[in-house]
Amino acid sequence: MERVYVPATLANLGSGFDALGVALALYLEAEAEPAESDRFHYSGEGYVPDTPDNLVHEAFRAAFARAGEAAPPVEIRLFNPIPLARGLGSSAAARVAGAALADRLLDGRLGREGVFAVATELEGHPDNVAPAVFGGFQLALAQPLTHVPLAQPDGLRFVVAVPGQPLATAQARAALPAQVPHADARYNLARAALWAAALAQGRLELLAEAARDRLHQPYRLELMPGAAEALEAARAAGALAAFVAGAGPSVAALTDAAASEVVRALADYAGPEGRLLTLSIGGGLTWKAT
Ligand SMILES: Nc1ncnc2c1ncn2[C@@H]1O[C@H](COP(=O)(O)OP(=O)(O)O)[C@@H](O)[C@H]1O
Ligand SMILES: N[C@@H](CCOP(=O)(O)O)C(=O)O
Repeated sequence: MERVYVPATLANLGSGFDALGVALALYLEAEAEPAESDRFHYSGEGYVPDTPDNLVHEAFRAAFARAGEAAPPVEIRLFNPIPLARGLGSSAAARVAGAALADRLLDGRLGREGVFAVATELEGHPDNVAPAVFGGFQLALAQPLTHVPLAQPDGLRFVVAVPGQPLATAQARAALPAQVPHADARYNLARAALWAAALAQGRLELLAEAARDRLHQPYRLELMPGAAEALEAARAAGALAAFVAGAGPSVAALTDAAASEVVRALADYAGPEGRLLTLSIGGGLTWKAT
């Protein structure tokens, strides 16, 4: 039996739309063993039907196709603690898990790079997939497929306010305009680059500005009542940076040591049906044979 572990991720980091992301220490676990026909057993967050028509099996088959082989029937069991459709990269984790399970059964023939390629092609943007596969902070491009790790100062944590209601990534992408003003593109370019420079030099005081964004958050915040105020409250409470988690609806705040003020600032946004997660930065995909 092959087992893989894949982290949740926060994509964009505010300004790095479709380009920057970070892994969180919250891991999906998936295992696969040969079977007579495809089977799927889901447990964990939310509801995903136990049918082989799912993101994990789809990525499993795509990975075999990339290796030039027909996928064998397989039974996949999954425990997923990543909230679904909340902006924490559950779909990317599912796809990475499927491709990684295939890679294990192919004796590592695709490797991490192949898993990254398969999952990015299916997901459509690499900013969740790169940190899910390689861990930590990552800069990623889909064309040409590229990933570069960013520096990771010690002791950082994310406080993530996860509301009770989902927002599908497809819906949050549909809210974006086809064109943006040149001034907004300029605004984001400098700030996305600032993430890399500030992390590299440990200049954490620059991250609040680095996370500010005009390319997607202003449009998505319209779909997320209370989120703009929550981001302001987190900044006022001393967060190093605050931004929409992926495509939303969760919001994330980066902190170093004492995060209790930031947790309090985000509590209202999570609300009684949601929750607050405090997570350290995660490593990438791992696996073991059991
Ligand atoms: N482990 C999984 N197995 C099968 N489908 C999944 C799994 N995780 C997520 N999904 C599907 O992906 C959807 C969420 O993807 P998406 O809208 O991109 O949000 P996010 O990736 O931010 O959680 C879920 O509603 C579900 O349909
Ligand atoms: N860059 C993408 C990231 C989506 O992340 P998710 O975790 O919400 O799926 C986007 O902003 O659409």
